[in-house]
Amino acid sequence: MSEEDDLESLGVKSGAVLQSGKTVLQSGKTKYVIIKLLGEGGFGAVFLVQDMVSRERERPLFALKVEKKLDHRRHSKLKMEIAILKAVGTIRHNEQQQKKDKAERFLRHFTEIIDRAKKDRYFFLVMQLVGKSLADLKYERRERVLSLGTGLSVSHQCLEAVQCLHEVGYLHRDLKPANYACGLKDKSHNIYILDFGIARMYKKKNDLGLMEIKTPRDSVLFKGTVRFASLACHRNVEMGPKDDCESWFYLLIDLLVPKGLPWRRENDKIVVQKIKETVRKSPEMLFNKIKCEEELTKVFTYLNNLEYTDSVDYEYIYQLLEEAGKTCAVDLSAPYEWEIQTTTTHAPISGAPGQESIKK
Ligand SMILES: Nc1ncnc2c1ncn2[C@@H]1O[C@H](COP(=O)(O)OP(=O)(O)OP(=O)(O)O)[C@@H](O)[C@H]1O
Repeated sequence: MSEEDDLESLGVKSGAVLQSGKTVLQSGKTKYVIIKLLGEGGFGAVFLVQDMVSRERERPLFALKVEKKLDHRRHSKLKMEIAILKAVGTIRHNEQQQKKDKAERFLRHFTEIIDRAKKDRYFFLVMQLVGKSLADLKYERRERVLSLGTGLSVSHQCLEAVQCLHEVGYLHRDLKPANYACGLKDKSHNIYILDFGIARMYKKKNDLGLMEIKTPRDSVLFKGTVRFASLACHRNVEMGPKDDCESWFYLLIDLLVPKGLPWRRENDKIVVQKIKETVRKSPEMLFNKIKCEEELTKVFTYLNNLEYTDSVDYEYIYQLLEEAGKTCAVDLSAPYEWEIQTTTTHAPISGAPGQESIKK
C-alpha cells in the first residue's frame, strides 16, 4: 500500500478539508482544501492545498506536507523539517535590519512556514508553494541537462542554500536535484532547498554557550541517495559540512554535464563507491570535456581535501563558479531557461525518474 493510500484511510485525500492548529501569519484557525497530490516520499506526502478562510479575492495556494504518526518511528521527519524552517525563519527576521544580505539569502532559499497542526493520527505542515524541482526541469530538456549559464548559476544558489543550512547548525544529508525547486511567479529566479527529513544537527552549544561541532560517532548507517552520496557516507563514516558539499558537486555535474555522472546507471552501493573512488584519482572522468573543466577540477580537489571538522570556504567555491562562467562565456546573471519559457502556475507531480532516498 502506498503512503497516499494509507493517508486516504485517514481522510487525507483530494477534496478533503483539513483544519489547522494555530496560524502563523494570521490570527484564528484556517481550513485547507486538498486540491491534488504533488508528490509522495518515504514518510508522507505533499499536497497542493488552498486556504479556504482567507478573505483575499484569490485564495492563496500552499503545499501541505503530511506525516502519519507511527509508534515505532523514533524521529519524526516532519518535526526536523519544522525545526529547521523555524531556525532559518528566526535568522530571517533577526537579521533583517542589521544584515540585509544575510536575511535575503535565507529568504531566497527556504520556504516559509505558513501553518502546522498535530492531529490524532497525523501531523501536517503548510508551507509556501514552490515550482518544479531541478530534477524535473532538467528532465524536460532535450539533452537532459541545463544550459551552462543556467546550470552554473543555479548550482551557485544550491550551494548558498546549503551554506545557510550549515550556518544554523544542520547538515542536509540528501542533496540531489529532486530536493531543490524553483520559485513561482516573481520568485522563479529563486532556488529553494526542500526535504529536511534526514537532516542532522552537527553543531551544539558547549558549556560556554558557543556552538561547537559534535564529536563524530564511530560508525553510521548509510543515509541519503546512492547516486549523490559522499564517499564518507558510503564508508559509514560520520558526515560533516564537506559531505553535503561533495553531494552538491555531484548535483552540479548531474545538472551540467550531458553524459551525467559516470555511475548514473549503477544502483549497487559498492559499485558506485568504487567508481567514486576512481574518480577522485582521475577527476577528468567527471567532466566529459566541458569547457570549464579546470575550474571545476579545482572545486572538486578542494572539497576532497577537507575533513569532518573543517569549515568550508564557500566564497572560494563561488569565485571558481564565476571563473567557470567566464571560461564558458556565459552570463550567470541572465534569466533562467524556465523564466524565458511559459510560467508555471503551480507545482506539478514529479515526473523525472527519481533516485530513492534511504532514510531509515
Ligand atoms: N513547498 C513545496 N511546494 C511544491 N512542491 C513541493 C514542496 N515541498 C515538496 N514538494 C514536492 O513534493 C514531493 C515530495 O516532497 P519531499 O521530497 O519534501 O517529501 P518526502 O516525502 O520527504 O520525499 P522523499 O522521501 O522522496 O525525499 C516532491 O516532488 C517535491 O518537489
